[in-house]
Amino acid sequence: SSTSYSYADAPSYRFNPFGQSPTPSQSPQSGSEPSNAESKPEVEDSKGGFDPEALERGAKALREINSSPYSKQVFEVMRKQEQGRLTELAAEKAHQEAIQAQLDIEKQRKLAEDQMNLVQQQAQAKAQMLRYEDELARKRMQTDHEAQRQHNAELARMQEESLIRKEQARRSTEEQIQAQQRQTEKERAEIERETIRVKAMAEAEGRAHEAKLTEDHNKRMLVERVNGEKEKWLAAINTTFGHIEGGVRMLLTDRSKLVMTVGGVTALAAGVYTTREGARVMWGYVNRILGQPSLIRESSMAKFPLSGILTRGTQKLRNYTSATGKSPSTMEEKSKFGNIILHPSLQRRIEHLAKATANTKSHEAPFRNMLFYGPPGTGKTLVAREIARKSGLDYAMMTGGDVAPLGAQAVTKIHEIFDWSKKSKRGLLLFIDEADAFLCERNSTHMSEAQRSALNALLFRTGDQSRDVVLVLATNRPGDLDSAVTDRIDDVIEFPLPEEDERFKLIKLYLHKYLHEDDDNKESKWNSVFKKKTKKIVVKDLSDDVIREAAKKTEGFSGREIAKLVASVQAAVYGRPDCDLDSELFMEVVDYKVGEHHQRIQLANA
Ligand SMILES: Nc1ncnc2c1ncn2[C@@H]1O[C@H](COP(=O)(O)OP(=O)(O)OP(=O)(O)O)[C@@H](O)[C@H]1O
Repeated sequence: SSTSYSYADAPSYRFNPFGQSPTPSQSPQSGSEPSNAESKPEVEDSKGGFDPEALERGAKALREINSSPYSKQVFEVMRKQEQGRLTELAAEKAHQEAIQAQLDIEKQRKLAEDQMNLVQQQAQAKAQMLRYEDELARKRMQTDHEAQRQHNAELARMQEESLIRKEQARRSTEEQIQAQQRQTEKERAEIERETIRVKAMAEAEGRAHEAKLTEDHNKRMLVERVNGEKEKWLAAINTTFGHIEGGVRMLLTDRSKLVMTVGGVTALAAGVYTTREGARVMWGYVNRILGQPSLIRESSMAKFPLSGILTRGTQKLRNYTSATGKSPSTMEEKSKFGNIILHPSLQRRIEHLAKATANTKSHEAPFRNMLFYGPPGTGKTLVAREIARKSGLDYAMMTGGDVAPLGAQAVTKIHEIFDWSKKSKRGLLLFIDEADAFLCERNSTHMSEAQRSALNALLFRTGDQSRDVVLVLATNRPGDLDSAVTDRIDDVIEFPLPEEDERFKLIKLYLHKYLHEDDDNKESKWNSVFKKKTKKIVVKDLSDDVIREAAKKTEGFSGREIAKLVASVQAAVYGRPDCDLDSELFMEVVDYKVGEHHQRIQLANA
């Protein structure tokens, strides 16, 4: 069975589709042939790569196989071997592919990681960039903010400087205006004085001329009359002288009669002269002791004691009748500053001051001096009078403008006022209107020596707190007052221009006063004296709305201007034949007055 061919012995040939030399699988049982065949190819390779022996052996083996009864099995084995090898190759390939896929995945993962790293780095770089930009923006903003702040501070500083400059310019302009006004007033006063002097001279000349003419005429008449009567008189004189001659002769002859006649005539002349001069001196003395100082323009105190008793009696009687005869509402109104319209807060303050002044007197404490200031016509004088009335004090009013013309006498007159004030048992409210006219700064160049002395006299008399005199000063220019004067003031009260509500009340008050009260008074007077009926003013459709509109339009009007406006309304009504007042006429007058008011302001500002 050396010819039998087992699968293990069969030479293993691998299928080689590319024509490469087959590599027979070596087995330890394959004998020496394969080993020879193995060593030979190396020789053959060195000869040119072709080994014909192997081919021969292969052919021989094929022949043997073909001739073998197991050829089929051999081929089957070979096919299976080939299939196994192919499967191995496929497995190998799949393995390689799996490895490749693994490598690919690894590569992809690495790539993704790299990308992720890159993205992270980019994000970090971006974040860093953003942070940097943010930092830069913040720094820029801080710089801008600082610059803006400096700019604002610079602006504020410039505005402040500009305001200061403006204020200085305003002050200097005001001072110039005031100086000009003073100059103008002085010039006007001089012109007025000159005009009065010229007028007086002209009048005197006229009067002299007239007197001369009259005198000439009279002279002529007299001469004629004298000539006419001369004869008559001559005759009478002759007769009289005849009698006198007789009498004188009798006197001269009788000595005692002569002495008596001369003595009687002398005594008569001396009596007449003494009586006249004595009466003059006495009157001056009485007036000085008892009378009212000449600087006082208005006072509740009577000029002489007797008339004071009479006035007080009449006043008491009037109060009694008013208290018993009048309705409670009228009395209530009186106690509430009925005819003075003020802002409620100001009214409360005034009432409080009046009460405090009254209580001060009853407790015999020193009085408090007051300063009222505000635009003209806002009720300062009215309120001062009302405070005196309410507090139960006497009241005296003087005006600062009266002091300067007194010259050197001013000091005496000021002292006279304070001496006279002591006569009041109730205490005196001394109201000095236009106080700035004589109580202005002492170092003012426009102040005369006499005025300065008068101011010093007043300061001397008001140096201590007084139990007799309440000093109430009113001025439109409180800034002009001397600091020593303002130092003596305890309460400073501003009287502003009335607001819309107050204007409304003022218009109503004066409408009532001028259109109704006046009418009633006139009616009764006419009726009682002439028994004649006058036409009454009839008010038609003058509603509160119309009055309110007028109050709105009269912004900037003082109380005095409103009073005058209503007086103009009254005049306009009297200009009508029917004496009817309707809203149309009323608004017409209001518009006209408002225009006039604005014109006046423009003129004052020009
Ligand atoms: N508050 C007011 N209520 C009622 N009437 C007023 C008021 N204010 C002014 N008047 C009217 O104006 C007139 C002038 O008022 P008053 O003399 O009190 O003003 P003033 O402030 O003293 O003015 P001036 O500063 O010019 O002396 C008064 O007679 C009155 O008719």
